Amino acid sequence: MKVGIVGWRGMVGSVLMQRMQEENDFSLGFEPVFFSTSQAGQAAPMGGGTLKNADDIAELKKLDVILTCQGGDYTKAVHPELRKQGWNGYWIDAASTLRMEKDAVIILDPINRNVIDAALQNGQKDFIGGNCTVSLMLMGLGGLFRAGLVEWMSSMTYQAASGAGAPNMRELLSQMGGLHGVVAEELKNPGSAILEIDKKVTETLRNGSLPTKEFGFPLAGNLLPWIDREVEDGQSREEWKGFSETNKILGVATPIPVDGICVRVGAMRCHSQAITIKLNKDLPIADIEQLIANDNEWVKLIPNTKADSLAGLTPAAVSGTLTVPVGRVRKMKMGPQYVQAFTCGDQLLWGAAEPLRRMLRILLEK
Ligand SMILES: NC(=O)C1=CN([C@@H]2O[C@H](COP(=O)(O)OP(=O)(O)OC[C@H]3O[C@@H](n4cnc5c(N)ncnc54)[C@H](OP(=O)(O)O)[C@@H]3O)[C@@H](O)[C@H]2O)C=CC1
Ligand SMILES: N[C@@H](CC(=O)OP(=O)(O)O)C(=O)O
Repeated sequence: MKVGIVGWRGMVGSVLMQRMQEENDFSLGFEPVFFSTSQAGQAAPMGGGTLKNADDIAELKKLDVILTCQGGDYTKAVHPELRKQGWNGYWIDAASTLRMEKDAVIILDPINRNVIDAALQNGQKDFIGGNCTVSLMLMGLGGLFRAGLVEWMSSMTYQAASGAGAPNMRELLSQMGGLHGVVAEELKNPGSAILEIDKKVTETLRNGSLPTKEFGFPLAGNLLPWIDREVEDGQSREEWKGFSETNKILGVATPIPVDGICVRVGAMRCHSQAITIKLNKDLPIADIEQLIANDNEWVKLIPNTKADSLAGLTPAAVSGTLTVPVGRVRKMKMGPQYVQAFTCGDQLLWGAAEPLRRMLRILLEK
């Protein structure tokens, strides 16, 4: 098999490459061909010859599989042209462009391997990674969906800067530095007045002096209660994906309501979510915990104690790992069928690169 890899040097692509090397995917007997939209002719990684032009349809048509993390604009430009010219290979993609297309499958194999296998049987060729927030929620709470227990779910998110892109991560850190800078002298003096410090910080958040080219607003010392563009019903597009993608991934006949508010916070690369679930029956909390904990090898149930939650259920604990902790699980005051949970996960791993890497493996092992 000839596998074209596009977008390998971007942030998601670099995580993908790192994971493929860690898991020895390159020794599975396929021929990798590396592409770039801007560096064609330069050296490819891993001694893979020279980079080919990622816009060269004739070159792309020679491939059995194209795996792309190049972004939605690339997908929009290249995928229809390839299909129009009769290319019948597998397209594996991180971008959202094709997700809701009828013939595309949203891939998250620990949760929907049955949907993926059925699509392969059916001759489908477009396999698209899901939205990071949705994928991480399902990796954590897949056990409750699999058991058919979820009547509805509300997810209130705390999404990291990385979801907006690498320049946004840099901007967040620059803003943090900027805020620190305006009060650095006062902070050296333990006797300085905290309200004076706060006043200077608030002025700085408002006076336009912090870098905001990427986010449009300060994120450091702040939060942004809107992600992506406005869609219908007062929802953001990120919130809209919660319902539409969750149900497509699960392949359920009757859609399960999923809704909530998506918020950007000053974390680097882990998205967190506070979840409210209405179960369709009253189940003891121990059974609920077992269903969550036993669903897949990456989910980790965190006991609902202060010490365990603060040690294991945070972006700082999870960043750079495939573990998806779920904690704060308890029955809510609303009634015995209402359960709360909190989950956190690395949005560049399960949220972006990992499902793509695993889909390639599924194809190679077919
Ligand atoms: N960021 C995220 O959290 C998620 C992103 N995605 C999808 O993945 C796509 C790619 O995202 P992301 O990886 O963040 O994008 P990046 O901006 O990091 O990389 C995209 C491309 O930019 C080009 N590029 C230009 N300058 C540089 C540079 N200095 N370093 C590295 N690459 C550079 C590269 O292409 P070239 O070699 O052709 O110049 C690269 O493949 C998104 O558009 C989205 O569709 C999906 C889920 C989550
Ligand atoms: N929109 C997500 C990141 C992302 O890339 O999502 P999607 O793959 O659905 O476009 C965020 O901002 O955190």
